[in-house]
Amino acid sequence: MTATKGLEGVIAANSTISSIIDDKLTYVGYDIDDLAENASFEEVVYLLWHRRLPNKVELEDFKIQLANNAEIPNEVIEQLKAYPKNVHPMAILRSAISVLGLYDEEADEQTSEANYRKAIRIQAKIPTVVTAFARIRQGLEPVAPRKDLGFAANFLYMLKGEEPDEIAVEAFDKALVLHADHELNASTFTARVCVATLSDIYSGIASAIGALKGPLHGGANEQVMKMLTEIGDIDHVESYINEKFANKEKIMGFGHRVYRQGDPRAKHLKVMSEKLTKLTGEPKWYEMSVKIEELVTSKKPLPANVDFYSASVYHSLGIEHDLFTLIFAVSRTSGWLAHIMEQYENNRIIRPRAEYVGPGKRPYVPLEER
Ligand SMILES: CC(=O)SCCNC(=O)CCNC(=O)[C@H](O)C(C)(C)COP(=O)(O)OP(=O)(O)OC[C@H]1O[C@@H](n2cnc3c(N)ncnc32)[C@H](O)[C@@H]1OP(=O)(O)O
Ligand SMILES: O=C([O-])CC(=O)C(=O)O
Repeated sequence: MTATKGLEGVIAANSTISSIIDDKLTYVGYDIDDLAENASFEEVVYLLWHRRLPNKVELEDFKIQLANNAEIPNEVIEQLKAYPKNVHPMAILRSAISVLGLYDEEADEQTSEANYRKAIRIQAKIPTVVTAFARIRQGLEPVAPRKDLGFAANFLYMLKGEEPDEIAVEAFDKALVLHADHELNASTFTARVCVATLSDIYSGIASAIGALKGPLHGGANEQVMKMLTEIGDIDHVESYINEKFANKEKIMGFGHRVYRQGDPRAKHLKVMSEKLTKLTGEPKWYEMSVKIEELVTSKKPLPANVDFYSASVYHSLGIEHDLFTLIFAVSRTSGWLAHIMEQYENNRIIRPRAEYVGPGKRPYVPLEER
């Protein structure tokens, strides 16, 4: 037995949800470029869960189901009010999802039908949880979800307490589409490992949030904005990046385990970043990002990944930087749920082996002789 560090190249599941082949990403056979240009987030969630696009009536019904389930129990709001305000909000989200599970009477019911109903409830409620905490920590009351707004618009409305404009909704919706699923990434794998023990969906989502939080995964988008802020000015980009390379430090938002030439989602976010940073009168975030990308790619074959341009997009939408990864979680929940349901449908516990490389066999030494 030999271990493959980081499980690189290991095929650990069969899946009919999304695929990455030759740097092309598809959701159930649909190219991400087509979906980014044409589909709404709700349509994509339906696609991931049903493996086909909805017709008009099915989509309307799906949106109604999400809207009808968006409210969160008062007990969860009270918990959010009690949590410390200065911890990372991904830790809050991880905890709040567990609390949400305590108030779901079907939490441990394992039929396909019950799992689907829970999937709807979790997907519908996660934006309400995120926006409620974002407001509570600012000393504001949470804003209740509205049934007449779509998923993306509702998120921005609940966050800011006012109806967002069309440009913001369109950009946010597209970002959600682009982040929805990504084959067997670290958080999705985590979710599958968790539920393959036949644990419940809430445990699967809480585990996945924990994995997404790390800066090598979803946490990178917040780190990208930290880097842009630290650099501060386009004239400082070159020295900053050169120093990072000299110190062999990683540059957040670059590199990917699977993509070699480029991440197909990054170009959509790049276009959005250019447009939104101009509209907000802060083109410098886009211009600095372009310069960083040119410099990094000139030094090493490290393409910008999905987290790189999403940072300046979310910043331009007026979203606090430590909420960036939570937006990723709101979207990726759809993929996690699709994978969790797929795992349950054809389950076997996931239990690989480790190659033991510790000391050889030795005699036990009594405590008084050590
Ligand atoms: C949604 C997502 O999760 S997308 C990824 C988000 N994460 C980031 O943006 C964090 C920065 N990127 C990285 O840390 C990595 O590229 C990962 C985690 C995405 C992929 O990791 P791995 O496939 O294990 O690649 P690994 O870390 O082994 O890198 C291979 C080589 O490229 C270098 N490298 C990889 N990413 C970067 C980077 N962002 N900056 C500088 N060098 C890098 C490594 O130092 C290594 O160099 P070496 O061969 O000279 O030692
Ligand atoms: O696939 C990965 O390794 C990371 C990920 O989640 C993504 O790029 O969306």
